Amino acid sequence: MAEKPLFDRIAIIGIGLIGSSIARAILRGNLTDELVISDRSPQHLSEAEKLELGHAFHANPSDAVKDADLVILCTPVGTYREIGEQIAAGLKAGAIVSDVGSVKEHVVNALQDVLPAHVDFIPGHPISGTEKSGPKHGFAELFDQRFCILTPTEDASQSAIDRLKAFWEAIGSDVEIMDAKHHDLVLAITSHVPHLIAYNIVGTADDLESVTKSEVIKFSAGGFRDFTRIAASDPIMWRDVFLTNRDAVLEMLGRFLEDLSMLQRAVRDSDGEMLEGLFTRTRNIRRSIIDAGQETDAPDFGRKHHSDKAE
Ligand SMILES: NC(=O)c1ccc[n+]([C@@H]2O[C@H](COP(=O)([O-])OP(=O)(O)OC[C@H]3O[C@@H](n4cnc5c(N)ncnc54)[C@H](O)[C@@H]3O)[C@@H](O)[C@H]2O)c1
Ligand SMILES: O=C(O)C(=O)C[C@]1(C(=O)O)C=C[C@@H](O)C=C1
Repeated sequence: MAEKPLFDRIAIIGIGLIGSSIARAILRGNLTDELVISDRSPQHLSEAEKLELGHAFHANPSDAVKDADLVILCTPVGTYREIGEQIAAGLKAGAIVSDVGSVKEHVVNALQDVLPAHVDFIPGHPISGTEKSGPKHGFAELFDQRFCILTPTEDASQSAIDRLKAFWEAIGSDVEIMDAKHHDLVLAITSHVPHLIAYNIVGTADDLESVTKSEVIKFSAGGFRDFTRIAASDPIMWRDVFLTNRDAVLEMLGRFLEDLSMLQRAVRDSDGEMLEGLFTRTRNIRRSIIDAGQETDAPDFGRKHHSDKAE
C-alpha cells in the first residue's frame, strides 16, 4: 500500500522562483494529495497551470488556503501582513502556516497577531536561490543538500515543528532551528550585505561609464561577472529585505565599512603582509565551504545550468 503523504493538502501563496521550486519538489516527492497554488499575477498563475505545478489554482489566497494543512507564503516579505489578513479567517484549525522569507523577525511581527490562535505559525527560510524570478525558473533540486532554517515562535507545538522539519527534509534540505533575531544578524552578513555590495559595485561601474565605456560588459568574464549575477536579483524581493532587516544590515554594514577602511589603508601603505594574510584566510574559508559540500569547485557557479542562462 502506498505511504500516506506528509500533508493531505498544501497551499502555496506566490508561485515565483521559490514557490514553484517547492511545488516541483513536492510533486517530485509525492508529499501531498492536493497542491493548491495562488498568485496575484494572472500571468504567473496561468504559467504555473500550464507547467502543471499544482492541482488547483486561485487568484484569491483565501480560496487557496481552505482546508489546507500546510500553507507556505512565498511572496516578497513586504506583502505578508496583507496576505495574512486575507487568509486568516479561512485557515483550518491545526494548520501549519509557514513562509520562505529572507528576513525572519519582521515576518513574526507582521503575522503573529494577524493569524488565528488555532494555527501553528512556524517561519522558515531555505538558504538557496538564484537571481531569477517567476515560475518558469524554479527547479525541484534547488533545495537539495541546502539548509532550511526554521524560526518557530514560542507558541508553536513541537509536533508541528517536527512535521515541518520532516517536510523540508523530504524536499532535500538539512533543517536548523534558530531564533529569528539571530537569523537576521547572520543572514545580514552572509546574504544581505553581499547583495548590497553587488548592487553597489555594478551600479558604480555603470556610473563610471566614461572610464569603462562598454568594457564593463567586454571584460566581465571574471570576478565582476559573478557580481553582475547577484546584482540581477529580484528588485522587489531585495527592496523588501533591506526595508525589513534594516537594523541588522546597518550593524553589519558598519563593521564591513570599518574593515574596508583597514584594507584601504593596507593598499595605501603597501602593507603586503596584511593583504596576503587576509587573502590566505579567505581562501581557506572557500576551501572549507567546498569540503563541507556546500558548493562545487567549478570555475563558475555550482548551478550554472539552471541559473546562468540569459533571459
Ligand atoms: N530568490 C531567492 O534567491 C530566495 C531565496 C530564499 C528565499 N527567498 C524568499 O522567497 C520569497 C519569494 O521570492 P522569489 O525569489 O520566489 O520571488 P519571485 O518574484 O520569483 O516570486 C514571487 C511571487 O509572488 C507573487 N506575489 C507578489 N505579491 C503577491 C501578493 N500580494 N499576493 C500573491 N502573490 C504575490 C508574484 O507574482 C510572484 O509570482 C521572498 O520572500 C524571498 O525573500 C528568495
Ligand atoms: O545564489 C543566489 O542567487 C542567492 O543569492 C541565494 C540567497 C543567498 O544570498 O545565499 C539569496 C537570498 C536568500 O534568502 C537565500 C539565498
